[in-house]
Amino acid sequence: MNAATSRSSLPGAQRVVVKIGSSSLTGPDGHLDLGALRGLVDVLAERVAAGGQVVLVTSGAISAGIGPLGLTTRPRDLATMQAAAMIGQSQLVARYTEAFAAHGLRVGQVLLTAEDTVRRWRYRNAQRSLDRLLALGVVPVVNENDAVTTDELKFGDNDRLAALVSHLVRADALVLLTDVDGLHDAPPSRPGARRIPYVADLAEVAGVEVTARGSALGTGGMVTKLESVRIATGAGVPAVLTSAVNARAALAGDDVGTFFAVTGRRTSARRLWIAHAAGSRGRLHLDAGAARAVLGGRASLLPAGVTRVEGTFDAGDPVELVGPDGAVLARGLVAFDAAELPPLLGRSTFDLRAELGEGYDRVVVHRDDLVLEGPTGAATASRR
Ligand SMILES: Nc1ncnc2c1ncn2[C@@H]1O[C@H](COP(=O)(O)OP(=O)(O)O)[C@@H](O)[C@H]1O
Ligand SMILES: N[C@@H](CCC(=O)OP(=O)(O)O)C(=O)O
Repeated sequence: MNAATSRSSLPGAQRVVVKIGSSSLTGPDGHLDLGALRGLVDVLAERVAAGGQVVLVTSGAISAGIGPLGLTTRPRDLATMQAAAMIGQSQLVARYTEAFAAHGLRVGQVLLTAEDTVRRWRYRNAQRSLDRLLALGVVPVVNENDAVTTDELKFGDNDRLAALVSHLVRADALVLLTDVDGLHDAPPSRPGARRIPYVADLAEVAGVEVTARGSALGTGGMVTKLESVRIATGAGVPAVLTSAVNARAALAGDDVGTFFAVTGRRTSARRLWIAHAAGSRGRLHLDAGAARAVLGGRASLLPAGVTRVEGTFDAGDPVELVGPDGAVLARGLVAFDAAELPPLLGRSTFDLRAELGEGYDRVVVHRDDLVLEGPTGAATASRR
């Protein structure tokens, strides 16, 4: 086994992304569980002291706002969720700052939105600032910017965000910490459910029953964790899924939780993020010729091959490319606003340039901004 296919890669992994879920950080009273938070920080600080770099992706903003707001359950409406997140996020970062300071370490808060991941300059910017933080010896503490995100354009779950961040920072491993010790062969509440220690390829566990509803505080249950694992391992980052109390053992490469071996090689960040980062803002319907050209993998999409446009999007937004039979063929970043496109459809770039001038002869989706839909719906399946 090479390093990325066995747990032996973990003790020496130089740069590790560790994600902790709300269920592991929040007590039954809806307040932060400081013991759990400090326990995790102790483990991460040890790693940094040993020369490693750690990026912490932490959930818990919304759940940590429940108690202070006088609520008893996780809010469901967007405005209250945002309010809870605003209260909870500042508490979270204050507590992490204190806990890491006890080890002589500084933290930097990084709040990302899905928009940061689909706009070229924004994700390059995120990459640069995270690299710089790490180079300065600071521990980035990452969460989704729940205070400003809306339902339409939201990661929604930090499992997927953590996988994208692990690719963004070129991590050597991703550790997902939750309230169960790994993937089980049935939901762990079921008597007799057993831990699966090693997964060489997610296809092996395709038949395992997993639920999307997790704990009362978490989001997405095991389903989003496996999506996260699919993104990470498919892009060359091995992953471990275990309970928060096993964080130290997991990083040491001990036999806890589930280890997921890499299945693919690192792809360009841009393509991975187009495929997985955000929901689409609209759809472009293609004629048969354009569908064939796009599926061939080397062509950009020209106005001549687009028959219809759905949705309201701006240039740079992610859209789905749909074939004549209605199947989604690819996702891509569109180069025009939705309102600009109708008069251009079906027209050759030569005509468009002659009639409308330079600027209107550009491609609708450049091939570098285009990711084909995988056989299992890989480009879009990660939306809940
Ligand atoms: N096959 C399975 N193996 C392990 N856990 C599972 C499985 N199916 C569902 N789960 C549930 O997933 C939950 C973890 O998800 P979640 O509550 O979203 O956690 P977090 O807050 O850590 O993100 C566990 O509490 C467990 O009940
Ligand atoms: N950004 C949200 C996290 C949502 C989420 O994914 O929660 P979890 O399933 O506990 O990882 C928060 O901080 O509350």
